[in-house]
Amino acid sequence: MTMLEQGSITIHTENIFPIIKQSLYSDREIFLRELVSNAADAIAKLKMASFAGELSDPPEPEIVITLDKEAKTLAVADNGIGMTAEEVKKYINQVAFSSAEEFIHKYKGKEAEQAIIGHFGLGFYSSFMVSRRVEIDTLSYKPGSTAVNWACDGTTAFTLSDSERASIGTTVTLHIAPDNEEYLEPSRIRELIRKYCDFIPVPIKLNGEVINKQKPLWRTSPSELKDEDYLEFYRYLYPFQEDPHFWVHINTDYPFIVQGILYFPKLRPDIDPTKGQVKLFCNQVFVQDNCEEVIPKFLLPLRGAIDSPDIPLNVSRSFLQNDRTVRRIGDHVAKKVADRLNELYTEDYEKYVKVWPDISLFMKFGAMNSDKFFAQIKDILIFRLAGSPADKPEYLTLQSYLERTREKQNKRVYYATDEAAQSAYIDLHRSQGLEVLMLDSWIDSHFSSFLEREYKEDGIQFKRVDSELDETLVDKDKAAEIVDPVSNKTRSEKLVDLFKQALGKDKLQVKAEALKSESVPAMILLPEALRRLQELNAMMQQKPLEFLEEHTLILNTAHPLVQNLQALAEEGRDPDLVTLICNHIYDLALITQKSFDPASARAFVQRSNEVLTRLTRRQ
Ligand SMILES: Nc1ncnc2c1ncn2[C@@H]1O[C@H](COP(=O)(O)OP(=O)(O)OP(=O)(O)O)[C@@H](O)[C@H]1O
Repeated sequence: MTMLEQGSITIHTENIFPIIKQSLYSDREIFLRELVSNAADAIAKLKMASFAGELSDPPEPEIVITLDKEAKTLAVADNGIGMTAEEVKKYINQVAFSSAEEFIHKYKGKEAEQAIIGHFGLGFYSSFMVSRRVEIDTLSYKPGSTAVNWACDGTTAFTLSDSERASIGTTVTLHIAPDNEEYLEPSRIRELIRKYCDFIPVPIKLNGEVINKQKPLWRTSPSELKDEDYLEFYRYLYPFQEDPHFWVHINTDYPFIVQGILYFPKLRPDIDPTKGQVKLFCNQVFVQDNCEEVIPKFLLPLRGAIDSPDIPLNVSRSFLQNDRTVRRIGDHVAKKVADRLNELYTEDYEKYVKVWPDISLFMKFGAMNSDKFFAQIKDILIFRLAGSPADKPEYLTLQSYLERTREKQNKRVYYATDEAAQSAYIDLHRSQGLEVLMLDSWIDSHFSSFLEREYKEDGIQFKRVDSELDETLVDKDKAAEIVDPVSNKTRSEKLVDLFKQALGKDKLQVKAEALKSESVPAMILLPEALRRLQELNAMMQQKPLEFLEEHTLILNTAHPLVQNLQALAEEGRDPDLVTLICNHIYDLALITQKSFDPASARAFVQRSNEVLTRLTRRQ
């Protein structure tokens, strides 16, 4: 081989290699993505040249990776456009090196891993992260070109000489550095190709076998695809997972290009909606998972892929976050998702209702995170009606709830958080024609406050069924209000006194009301605002929720037990039994609201036995 030229790369930072090696240590593997993308670009360029008539009979495109464990080399060969000696000097010595230098200047001193997404922009240069020496053998498609060999051992010196390469294209050979021998393992290379280059539309071969899928489904026109194609693609991306509910195919090319498929997976209600699963691609090359700067955070529980060449990737994250095009792409993707949800709601309501438990968390989270998204989906947010059968639940939108109950409920939205525990309250409301909505997921306490703020002007208020008694739920019990001339007190007041004395709790409020239902002798009310505040505090301090001391005991004067008890008290025969029963009625009301601590549970059981013993005693 005759040496053509020896030279020195003009860069202004000495020893930039160690800096880059150091700062990108954890992500060295991206070198392969860079080399394969360059190879694919070179193949695309050759195709363009042949379209333009510059070359007849272009070869069948392919990228071949060759591993040689003995020689410790990894070679990436393409049959693309190739480079002339002049082009090598220009593109490799100048472009590649100066962009690496620029990278170092930009990010020196900063946390480089934080600085750029997927380290785009480093290009060919990233090969030095894993190599002690890099060689390029290339032959340009241009008529009359000769093949050249470029070699560099990671200093600023390079050599340029003749090459034996006979066919058009480029081979980049990495002489792998000692602690990087993992990149000589076929399994590791397969893994990396699958991760980064699976959808590059050129066959990538290793040991004679094609190891990439090539066809990204999102590039196919939606009209050509069947449900089974989407499902198969999902199973490929997320193996061993349940099939998704539905999906949205995004295929936009103006004013920016963004393509992709987002799937709505079967979400468990306890899933953390901030953990992302959406893969970001740029021209079919994988960039990263969970790209929060590009895909709005609330869309992250979805799965699938978004591909856009219009996202500037060789910039810092904060730049990306503030970039207008990126924001518009994010908004656009969110709008497509909202459109798909609206379409499902209007065209297949039955399915919408069926998947609602799985998508509701995502939608509520999205509504609270983005005003735009909220505006797009607010009319399709639905709430299950308490009391509707579990196998055929009935749902209402907020609007339809309010319209249906306009006269009776006066913009109040009654809700329950636990259908079983609050059943007495729910039944009381329903028996008087007041509908109750279920808000029973962890996000709902925030979500109801959010809706109150959003609908502030309409004066909509959310009231849990146990927060106060609507006047439609109580009868005006005239008899109870007659003043007894001896004590100067009404019957209600006397009943309240009786309980206050028997229970001896200062903070407890006691009220006597004639409820329009005889189902329970007493119930506990928790003031809405205080209860919410307490829930918030418990959440912020990550403490278990304590039972609110400032609660009210409502005694139902329409219930025979309360009436009998009052008569018994007036007889004055057995004041102990009266006290016992007062405590028992209170505990029975409490039991649906909180779990007892061991001491109260023991007292409750003891008292129950005592009451039963007395009842069965022969006079
Ligand atoms: N396999 C190849 N065949 C032909 N030309 C190549 C090949 N690899 C690199 N080049 C040339 O070298 C240039 C520099 O490559 P490098 O990977 O550093 O940067 P880039 O591809 O331009 O940008 P980036 O990789 O950062 O997106 C390329 O633009 C291309 O002209």
